Amino acid sequence: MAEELIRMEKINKFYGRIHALRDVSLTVRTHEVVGLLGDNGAGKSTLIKVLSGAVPLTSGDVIIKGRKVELKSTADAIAHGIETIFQDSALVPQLSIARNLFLGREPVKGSRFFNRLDQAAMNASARDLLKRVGITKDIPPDTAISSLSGGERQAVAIARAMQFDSDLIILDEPTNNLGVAETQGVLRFVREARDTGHSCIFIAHNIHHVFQVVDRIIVMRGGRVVAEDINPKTTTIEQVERIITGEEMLSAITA
Ligand SMILES: Nc1ncnc2c1ncn2[C@@H]1O[C@H](COP(=O)(O)OP(=O)(O)OP(=O)(O)O)[C@@H](O)[C@H]1O
Repeated sequence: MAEELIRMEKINKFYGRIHALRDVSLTVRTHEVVGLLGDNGAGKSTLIKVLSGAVPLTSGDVIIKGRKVELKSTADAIAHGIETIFQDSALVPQLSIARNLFLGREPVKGSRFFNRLDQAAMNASARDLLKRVGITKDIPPDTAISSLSGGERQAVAIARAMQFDSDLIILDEPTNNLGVAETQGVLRFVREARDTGHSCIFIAHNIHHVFQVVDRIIVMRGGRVVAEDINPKTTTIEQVERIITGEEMLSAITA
């Protein structure tokens, strides 16, 4: 069995009086893609925001590779190997692919006082990365993000997460608003991420996309994890839909 990468223990999150996460405990192992499902308001985004350091938890523990950590900012999460690709994926449309890949972490050359961006190094790494995430079309790294398709943008966002060798890549609705071919591209990148040693948490409203790519499904409802070990190979989409809505209890389905 793969090792435990991240464990969340009894996480609670209040937004004022709203109890968004209720004693949430879950584990993500190394080299696994976990699908996180739940209806609107179930708490998925809040959970992801806690794990990516974007919102503070109210109580509970986050344990990464056996050590308890505090995630006070997204920089903390990144330092602990957690990279999140949000729905809007936070790319800067006016900047080039290469600049977006290195945003805030650009390689520089020259002396301490006269350093400037190492454009050639960025372009060379960008070419490699684009190939790694399956963009075989020859797109020059200095192409602006604004001229890419939705799927290509997601690919760039994923490439950014992969290049820093994050242990965990969180994808929040990566296939939203994408066409069929672009969606297949994103799913391929997720498989590639796992094959190159990363773990992923994949959130999508489209349960069919989730089923195509995940090793395990976690379902949330009303701020709680109601199923943590659903095996997509032995469970039907209809059964998972019934767990999401609360019509079917977990006890009937085990991994
Ligand atoms: N910033 C906030 N302030 C107050 N309440 C919030 C805030 N963000 C989320 N909530 C509430 O917390 C609960 C969980 O919301 P969350 O966005 O985590 O659910 P979700 O499962 O991601 O839903 P969706 O699929 O619609 O994005 C909801 O009741 C929501 O209204």
